[in-house]
Amino acid sequence: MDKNPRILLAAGGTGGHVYPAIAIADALKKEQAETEILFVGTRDHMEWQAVPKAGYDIRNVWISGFHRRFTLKNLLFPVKLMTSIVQSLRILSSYKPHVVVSCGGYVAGPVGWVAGKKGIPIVIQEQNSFPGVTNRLLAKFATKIFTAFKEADRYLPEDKTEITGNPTRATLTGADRSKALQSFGFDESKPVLLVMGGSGGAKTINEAMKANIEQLHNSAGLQVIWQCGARYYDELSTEVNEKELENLRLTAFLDNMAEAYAAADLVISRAGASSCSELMLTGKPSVLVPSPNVAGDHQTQNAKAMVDAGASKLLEDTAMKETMTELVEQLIFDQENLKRMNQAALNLAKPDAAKLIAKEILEIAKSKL
Ligand SMILES: CC(=O)N[C@H]1[C@@H](OP(=O)(O)OP(=O)(O)OC[C@H]2O[C@@H](n3ccc(=O)[nH]c3=O)[C@H](O)[C@@H]2O)O[C@H](CO)[C@@H](O)[C@@H]1O
Repeated sequence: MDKNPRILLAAGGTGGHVYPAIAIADALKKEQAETEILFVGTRDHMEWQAVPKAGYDIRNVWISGFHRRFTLKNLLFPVKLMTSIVQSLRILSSYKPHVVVSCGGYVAGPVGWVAGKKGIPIVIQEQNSFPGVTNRLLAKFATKIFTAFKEADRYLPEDKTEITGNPTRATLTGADRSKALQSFGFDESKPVLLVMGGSGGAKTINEAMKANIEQLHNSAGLQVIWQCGARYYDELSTEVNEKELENLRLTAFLDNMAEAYAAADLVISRAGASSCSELMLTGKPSVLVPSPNVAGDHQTQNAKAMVDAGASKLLEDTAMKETMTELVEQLIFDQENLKRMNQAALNLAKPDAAKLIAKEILEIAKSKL
């Protein structure tokens, strides 16, 4: 008989799927240190770096998404799918997990499907108000589904679903503000604006920033952390560095999110599910710019609760370039309002989400030991 629970986590593609899975893994270890954990992801996506960095092993499955528009890449899809199913079968047969956890992303599809066919309990964690296609397909196999938004429940079997909020990494809170400012080479006298485009960066946010950065930096006197995404970094850094803005930190990706949040007085962000949950957790006043290019317009839904509660302002993608400087100046120098937004964000936070989910996963695993 097995002594230790073995949990397999499948999550891939973007930070929005991978970081909640890492948060669950950390919480599982915290609840029961001897829990064994393995991740499944794809070699060419960010999980391949992020998961080992967090201290966990990861195995590769070759899947990728099916493109809705016509492209020759789709010809490979059936081959990739079959290969992924064989790879998933091998991983599940050798690792023998007691529970498989899907945090979404294409990679969770074949792994979850094979687990379902083998009768291995499946737990789903769905981050968004409009569930992703993989989690919707896997829902019928699931023992339990954890969501963050009540709107998601409409698309999922009600009897299995529980709203816990999104699991967030415990390491994101508690960083010291002075040390954080120092780590960016900033001083205490000027406000800090953090701009994030989600784990991959956002083209229109970058374009709006390019048009507004001199005004924000020189006229408003702000210190700015601008996370632009790996695919935009080379071009932007050449263009922006020529402007010689000494209090601008342009970066492809922030490995030190805890410090970035601690340093920031105001955050401009895409409304990806984890970004929203982290803004609540850290109590950061924010301007949310939902991506217009996501399924079911789910980022606008993600943003809604925060905007309604007064934690965030909504800024439309198309209006950003013209209006952002005025809005930022209005918000960042108004201490009283920042405090109100901070409290409103904290009131929405669900800091125990990862712990609650981990406890239930371990309960399900226990019945299989
Ligand atoms: C364009 C797109 O399809 N976006 C989706 C993707 O967003 P995306 O991958 O951007 O995900 P989220 O906004 O949910 O989370 C981003 C995560 O990456 C981390 N981070 C981000 C930037 C950085 O420099 N460093 C860093 O560590 C954040 O701390 C956070 O943990 O998945 C989300 C969750 O399913 C969805 O809600 C989004 O709609």
